[in-house]
Amino acid sequence: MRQIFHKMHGLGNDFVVFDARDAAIAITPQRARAIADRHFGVGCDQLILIEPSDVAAARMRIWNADGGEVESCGNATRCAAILLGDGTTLETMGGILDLSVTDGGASVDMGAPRFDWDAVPLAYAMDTRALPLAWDGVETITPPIALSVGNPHVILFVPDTDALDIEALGRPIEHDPIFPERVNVNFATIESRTRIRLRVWERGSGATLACGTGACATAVAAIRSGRAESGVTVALPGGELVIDWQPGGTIRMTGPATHVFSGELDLAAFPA
Ligand SMILES: N[C@@H](CCC[C@H](N)C(=O)O)C(=O)O
Repeated sequence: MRQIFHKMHGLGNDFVVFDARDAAIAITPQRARAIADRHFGVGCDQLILIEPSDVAAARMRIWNADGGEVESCGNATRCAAILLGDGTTLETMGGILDLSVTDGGASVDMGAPRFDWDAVPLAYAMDTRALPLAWDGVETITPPIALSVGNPHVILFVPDTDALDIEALGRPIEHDPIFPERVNVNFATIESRTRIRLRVWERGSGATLACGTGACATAVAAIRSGRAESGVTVALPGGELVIDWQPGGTIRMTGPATHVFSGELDLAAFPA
């Protein structure tokens, strides 16, 4: 059962992308995990399946490297834009997104952020603008902030994100029972009103070179709390994204997307 796939990335956050618009492709959590394995599979942070949709030009499904299916992926959305073409829409579990192709990448309307505790979700009611929580080893300049951009995020504004060992800090926060669906953990440093440095520990994939939804969530948290303004550049280890958001509106994310190569794999070699 030979199957064509595309290896793509957004700022080094890498994907194995299957286009199943013409013929169905069976992806299970076990199969996604096996293909994502960097030693025994193809290797990627997320596996992406593009399928037909009744409500948009296509539907995108996303599996993390651990095999968990999730709602949203900003970097993969830009990759889908360059595959599908300019001016299309994409159905995701996180909402229906508008895609535009730009020179070298894409600009995407990622929808409106949600701030209610049960939309993140958190385990019980609390003010998501200032969580009464702290984790060992992370000194923050403000209380942690939680929000959903289709998927769950916590944002920790820290004095210097590059000084942190996020490999050690990320996992316990991701798995804290306060986040019943686990969480993507953003370690952010505000450099100016228009520039934020960010490193992300992703739920189900660990530390990645970039997280598009993390950049959106962090920019929204910074703008909403008066620390940054719309049009903010978010600098991640893999490169930069520009995030536009006005309170009450939807989030626009603009940045690169790259098709690296197309290949063929034997799907039957991976557990169904
Ligand atoms: N890399 C992504 C986010 C992928 C999903 C995330 N790990 C989750 O579990 O919600 C991005 O670019 O947004």
